[in-house]
Amino acid sequence: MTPDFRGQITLDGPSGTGKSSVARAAATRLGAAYLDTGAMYRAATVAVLDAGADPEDAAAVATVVAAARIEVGTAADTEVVRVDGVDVAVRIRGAEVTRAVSAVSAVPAVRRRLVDQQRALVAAADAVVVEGRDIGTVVLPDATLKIYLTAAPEARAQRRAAQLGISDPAEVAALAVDLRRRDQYDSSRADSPLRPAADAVIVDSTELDREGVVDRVVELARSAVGARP
Ligand SMILES: Nc1ncnc2c1ncn2[C@@H]1O[C@H](COP(=O)(O)OP(=O)(O)OP(=O)(O)O)[C@@H](O)[C@H]1O
Ligand SMILES: Nc1ccn([C@H]2C[C@H](O)[C@@H](COP(=O)(O)O)O2)c(=O)n1
Repeated sequence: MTPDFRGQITLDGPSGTGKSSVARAAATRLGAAYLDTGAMYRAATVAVLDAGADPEDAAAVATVVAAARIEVGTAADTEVVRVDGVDVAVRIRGAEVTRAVSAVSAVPAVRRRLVDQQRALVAAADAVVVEGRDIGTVVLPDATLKIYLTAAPEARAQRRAAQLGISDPAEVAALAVDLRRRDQYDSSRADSPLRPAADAVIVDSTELDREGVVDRVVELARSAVGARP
């Protein structure tokens, strides 16, 4: 398919703001490729857990990840995530991986390795939507359009609860605590912390439904291309 947008769109923001669902839908609407960099850090975490390494032991994590073969697809309509040839697309969303992924992703050697891979995947696409935490600030500082997605913490916890089919108030509260823990870890690490790029457009999705956010991203993408010199 010939994309009706050419260039790179970065979509960064805290957990549960809607990055994955919005990025995937926007990529489909624009005829662009889609890269979920969080899935790459999650795949690296699977390698660490399977090796029996401690996710908090940076040296051990770096050794395991250097030897792991991590593959992700860039088609918006299919999810491909493999570690050493094994399909881990479902496993990376589980609680064990979610608990450990922030520690693994804070290790500089892991970031260097995955950022190189992310840039190579992006270079192979005419048009791509890339989502993560440091895409606009570190991975693609010259992207065509940078978006930083936010939403109120309560809205994020409710969305995650709905996604997981959880209605018990105590469990929803526990989800909110976990989201806060991950935000805190991701935004306070020394290497490539979560923060908006200086030239990012901030989109607050608290009062918008998913389609409303996708409409906004597509509209921004079309005006970014129209505004090129
Ligand atoms: N604007 C929205 N309104 C309501 N629900 C939404 C909205 N955007 C996304 N969602 C839903 O919220 C849930 C979390 O979204 P998603 O997984 O895309 O977030 P994320 O930012 O990628 O999270 P993470 O960083 O933890 O992977 C999903 O069930 C998604 O369908
Ligand atoms: N570019 C990225 C993408 C993700 N991470 C880390 C931080 C997250 O807690 C974790 C999982 O991401 P998610 O699947 O929830 O989007 O991976 C990062 O550091 N940099």
